[in-house]
Amino acid sequence: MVNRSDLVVIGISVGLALGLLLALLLFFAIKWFNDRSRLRRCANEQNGPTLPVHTAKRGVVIPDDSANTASPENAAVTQHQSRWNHHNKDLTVSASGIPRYHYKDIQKATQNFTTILGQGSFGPVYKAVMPNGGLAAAKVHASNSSQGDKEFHTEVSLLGRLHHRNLVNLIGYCVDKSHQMLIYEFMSNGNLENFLYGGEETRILSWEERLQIVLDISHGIEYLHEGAVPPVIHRDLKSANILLDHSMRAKVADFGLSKEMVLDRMTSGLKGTHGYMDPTYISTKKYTMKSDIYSFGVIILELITAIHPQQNLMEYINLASMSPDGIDEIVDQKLVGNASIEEVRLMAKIANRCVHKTPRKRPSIGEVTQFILKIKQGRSRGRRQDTMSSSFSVGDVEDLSRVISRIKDQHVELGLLAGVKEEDHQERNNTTAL
Ligand SMILES: Nc1ncnc2c1ncn2[C@@H]1O[C@H](COP(=O)(O)OP(=O)(O)OP(=O)(O)O)[C@@H](O)[C@H]1O
Repeated sequence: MVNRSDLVVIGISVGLALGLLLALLLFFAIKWFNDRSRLRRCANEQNGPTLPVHTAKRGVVIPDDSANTASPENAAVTQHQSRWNHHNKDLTVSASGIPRYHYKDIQKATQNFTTILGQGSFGPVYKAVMPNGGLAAAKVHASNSSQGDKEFHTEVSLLGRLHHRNLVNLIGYCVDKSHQMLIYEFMSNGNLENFLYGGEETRILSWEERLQIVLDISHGIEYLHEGAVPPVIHRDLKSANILLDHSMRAKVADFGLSKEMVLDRMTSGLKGTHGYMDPTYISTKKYTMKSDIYSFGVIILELITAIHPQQNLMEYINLASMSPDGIDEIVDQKLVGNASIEEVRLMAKIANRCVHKTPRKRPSIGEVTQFILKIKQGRSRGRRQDTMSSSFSVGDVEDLSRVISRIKDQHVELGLLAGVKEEDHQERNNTTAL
């Protein structure tokens, strides 16, 4: 017969065993939960570590730029994701943490390459809806690309380590049989070039927006030149490589790409785009950070004048530099009455320093950023209230229209003069990048 004290011992033992079992169960449950959330965190980080992300309905994570969840493009996102899931079980990740996709996945994401966003020298760029529901741009390398898979992987690893809010970040890639593709975050407002020269229907960029765009570009280049280890020289800065997100914030695209792939299209051995290339680089064949600064100066001048560098921008700038306030004469007419003259002149001053013919006299990107920040700070302190309209008297308006028509005549003359030169560059203009 079992006595009372034995019963107590048995009871305590069973209780302890049960307690231990429960503790073990709890321990494994917590561990499983933590592992799951860590994996989810990693996956989100790989989709753009520096991008602010937010969780949309039913837990779909969408990069901020494509956050217009109410848009028709994103309405099908959640549904789309469930169809993707079975495909991505074997999704691999490169050394730099960039997810690798299969060709058929990108084919699906781009709806069989239906929506073309643009055409670059590497090949076409398509709109895609990625497995996480976010929008993306798939840059397809032309099949005649001379770059082997190994080099492509190296390039992905290099690109994958560069992340900044003012760079168009790489969020995936694909190497599958003969296909090579780079997947970038989607920039819903396209490129800056289209905004400046897109014709009558294109929305006008305000001076405030242009100032912010210059600052954003400067931050992007600053990261490449001074933040990245080792530093990166862009080599092809131009308004077509500045992309704008849904709130018109600018990001630098096409950084860190080896242009070796387009070597066979080059006639001179130079890499870059006509109109943006540092003359010192053209003569010495040596590309430095100051060559990027030159191209950035050209972009700032485009934002001030809306004159394309391949339409004699620098000739206009040289003409304008003959008088102290010459820049007023070639300022984008859409800005007249809507911008502070003083700010425009200050901006032109920094741009002119950037395009200085002696590279050593050009500012560093850090200096450019500081200069632009000062202009912006002056504005927020409300120091510069004078607008282009308020600084012209009624009599001046007539002078201004005379000046504008003179400029138009010069435009035509310079156009004719440059006709021959343009023909020389025809081939390069067609391919855009050399
Ligand atoms: N991430 C993106 N989001 C939205 N549109 C894009 C994106 N990337 C490229 N595009 C569009 O596709 C066009 C072509 O891009 P791509 O970078 O291939 O060529 P490019 O910069 O114009 O020329 P090149 O390759 O000769 O430098 C861009 O001008 C832009 O309109």
